[in-house]
Amino acid sequence: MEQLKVIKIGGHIINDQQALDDFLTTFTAIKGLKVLIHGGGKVATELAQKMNLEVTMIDGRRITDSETLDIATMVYAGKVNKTIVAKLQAKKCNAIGFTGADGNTILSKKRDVEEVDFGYVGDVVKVDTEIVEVLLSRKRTPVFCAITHDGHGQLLNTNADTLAAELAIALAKNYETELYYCFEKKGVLQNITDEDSVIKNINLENYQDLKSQGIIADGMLPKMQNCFHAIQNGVQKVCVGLPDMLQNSNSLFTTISN
Ligand SMILES: Nc1ncnc2c1ncn2[C@@H]1O[C@H](COP(=O)(O)OP(=O)(O)O)[C@@H](O)[C@H]1O
Ligand SMILES: CC(=O)N[C@@H](CCC(=O)OP(=O)(O)O)C(=O)O
Repeated sequence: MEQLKVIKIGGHIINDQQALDDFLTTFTAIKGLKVLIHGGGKVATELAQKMNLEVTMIDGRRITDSETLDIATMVYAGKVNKTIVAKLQAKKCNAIGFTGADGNTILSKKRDVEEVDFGYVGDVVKVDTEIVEVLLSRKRTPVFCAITHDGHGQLLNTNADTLAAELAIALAKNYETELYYCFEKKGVLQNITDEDSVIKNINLENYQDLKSQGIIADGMLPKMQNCFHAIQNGVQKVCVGLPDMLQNSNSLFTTISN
């Protein structure tokens, strides 16, 4: 099987022009097959606040009413996705932007209302990798944002970490797939104020301890759940850290194992 790197970048990198440019240079230099998934939560939050819309996140998911869905669609599928594609083209990486609706790639289902009504938030139900595989075979690089669809004409907002894990799991059927979560820290930290306190390996056992001690918290909790989901479902390697981990295997970063 051919090797494939599925790489996700978070909102802090997208919001920092220099960090984004440096990341895209590193991404372009990766030899072999690759897929990029981006978030952009910070940009959407800033725009919502400018428009005096309330922003509520619960368990790492944005409560998405219809106005917030419009903002998410414009920001993720529009500004952020197309900016990244244009910047990649400038670096001679032939990228193509995707929402989950394009090519019916990622079908999702509006989350049922239980304790919380998340609104137009979609949980992934089916991934069709056919178009992605055609593009990869033609040396094109798919770039996914976190907008999906329900198959009945409704766009939905899906957490980008989840989307990356589901896409990696589906692609792992036909490629030796590695999943990298790039964000603004060197990895999962033992002490959030000490940049160098990277935990080199997290498995299900030490994860429980780290969680109960409050060392892993906030946005890192759903990220870890997605990491375990991916490693338990056919993805060969899952790593969390700075984009530097993509080019320098001696750099500090966190690897997730079962
Ligand atoms: N132990 C930890 N190590 C690193 N980050 C942590 C830890 N616990 C909580 N976090 C928080 O998790 C955040 C990453 O989650 P999130 O904001 O969802 O990432 P992304 O920007 O990739 O979407 C970090 O910015 C950090 O504030
Ligand atoms: C449902 C849901 O929460 N969707 C996310 C999608 C963007 C995202 O995940 O962006 P980051 O990776 O930058 O956080 C949101 O709107 O924030």
